[in-house]
Amino acid sequence: MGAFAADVQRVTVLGAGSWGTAFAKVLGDAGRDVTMWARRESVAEEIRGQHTNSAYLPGARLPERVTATSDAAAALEGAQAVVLGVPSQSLRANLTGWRSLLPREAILVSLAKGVELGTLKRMSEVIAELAEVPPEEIVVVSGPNLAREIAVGQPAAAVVACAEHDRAQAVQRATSNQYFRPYTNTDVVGCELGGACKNVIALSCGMAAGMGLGANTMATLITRGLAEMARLGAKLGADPLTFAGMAGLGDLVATCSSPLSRNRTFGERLGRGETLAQAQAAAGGQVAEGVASCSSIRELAQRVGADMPITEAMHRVCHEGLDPRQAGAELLGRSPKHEWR
Ligand SMILES: NC(=O)c1ccc[n+]([C@@H]2O[C@H](COP(=O)([O-])OP(=O)(O)OC[C@H]3O[C@@H](n4cnc5c(N)ncnc54)[C@H](O)[C@@H]3O)[C@@H](O)[C@H]2O)c1
Ligand SMILES: O=P(O)(O)OC[C@H](O)CO
Repeated sequence: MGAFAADVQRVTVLGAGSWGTAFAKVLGDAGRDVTMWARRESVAEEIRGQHTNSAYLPGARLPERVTATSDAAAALEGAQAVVLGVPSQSLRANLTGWRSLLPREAILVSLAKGVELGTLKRMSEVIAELAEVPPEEIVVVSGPNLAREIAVGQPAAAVVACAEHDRAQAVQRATSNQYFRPYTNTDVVGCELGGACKNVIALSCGMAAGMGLGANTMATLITRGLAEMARLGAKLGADPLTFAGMAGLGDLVATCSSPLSRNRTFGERLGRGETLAQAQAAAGGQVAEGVASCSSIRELAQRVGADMPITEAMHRVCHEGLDPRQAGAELLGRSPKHEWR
């Protein structure tokens, strides 16, 4: 029997945004006792008192066993698992404030999908560094999990990845319920790269949609996006099969095709001719992670020698002012090549 044969019962979710809140509901509906940390006391108070989070998930009702506080120390006391549900580029700053409060034996779980600007670290690497624990102990949850669908109990699957399989299984048990089906995986690198890269590909699909392009273009971007993320994964030691799973193809299809995706929506605005500033203003504080990750993933790809033309194009559109139409023309104008070599 593994070290985590016993069930995780008390879970803390740090971050009461869209996914942190929906994930707390998943845990609560799986019979776990959940305390959320919210940055704003008003959000914590609403979750405690009314079991709703109208700012992030209007229409969703949280189970009675989910409560919230804006006091991180109180939220973390006695936690057997700590779920990090803040955006990827702010994870380091947030965790720096929380690291001394983390219960020593708690399983650390990452929900964030991104690659850190500057360090080019995956989120589990950032967590391991700040929490001073081996990276093999960090658990990553990824997959086609649009928060608004999960929050109203629509069926979905996910992947729970950890190098130490018994930790992944403990989180799998803690999140399995009648509408959420998590699979385990030990390929953390592949799962994290899939989650980060699909945001960038969703930007490109949104741009195509904004330009009025149809299903063939979407399928092309999804398929070639999958090819380039798998190339990056191969250079970084990921299992190629992971990209055919929930954290790869699964999340690509959901994010690239759903109007609920912030990344796709952001890209759509750029494709319709809005500037980056206009698209950012329209997002109203919601983070499209692909806008930062296209730069960090591009840099990571350059470092390891992986060809990622769609990611390169998204970086140039988002940060160098390249017109989305010109980006499309340049992608189509690349020299002819074999599909895989
Ligand atoms: N929303 C989804 O459907 C979804 C699904 C799966 C994974 N994710 C991933 O989960 C992570 C969190 O996403 P989310 O959708 O919950 O984000 P969100 O913007 O809805 O919420 C972010 C939360 O983090 C808090 N926060 C703390 N410091 C912050 C800072 N400096 N800047 C911004 N917010 C800060 C906010 O107060 C809020 O509670 C992201 O990495 C995202 O890619 C999101
Ligand atoms: O809204 P997005 O684009 O950040 O995507 C949300 C999730 O990652 C989908 O799985």
